[in-house]
Amino acid sequence: MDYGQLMKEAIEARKAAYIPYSGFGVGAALLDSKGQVHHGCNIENAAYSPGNCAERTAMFRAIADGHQPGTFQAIAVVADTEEPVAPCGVCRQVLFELCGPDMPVILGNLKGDIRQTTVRELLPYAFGPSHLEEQK
Ligand SMILES: O=c1ccn([C@H]2C[C@H](O)[C@@H](CO)O2)c(=O)[nH]1
Ligand SMILES: [Zn+2]
Repeated sequence: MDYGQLMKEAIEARKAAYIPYSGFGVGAALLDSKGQVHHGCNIENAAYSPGNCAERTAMFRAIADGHQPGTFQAIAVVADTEEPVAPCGVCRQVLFELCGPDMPVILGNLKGDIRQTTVRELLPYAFGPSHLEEQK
């Protein structure tokens, strides 16, 4: 699947966003090793902090369905922003752990602007599982 198609999946995923507080809908589409796509949307909460971003919804959904960390091919993220939307810091940390530094991250907006980056570019000098191994 090409990244344009993956972005279309993210746009579809965004339609399910539960956003009564911010009104800011985000969609994500995570491509697994078999070419299947896992949708994520942001899901907000009246207590605010329990809310979840679209990117983590997609990753957690795929992991919960039995896909192994480090086996994903790419993720596309989209929002109705002037510039292609960028994942928050928490999602960058989870992307690093579950998708690895080299995975492509495709950022988009509803105007059709697309930017391609990687997890490493989004989170340089990342803290990760290897740092905990040093303590064993
Ligand atoms: O990359 C992003 C940035 C923000 N949000 C969500 C969190 C919150 O529900 C709303 C406003 O921050 O957008 C995402 O899902 N992904
Ligand atoms: Zn996030």
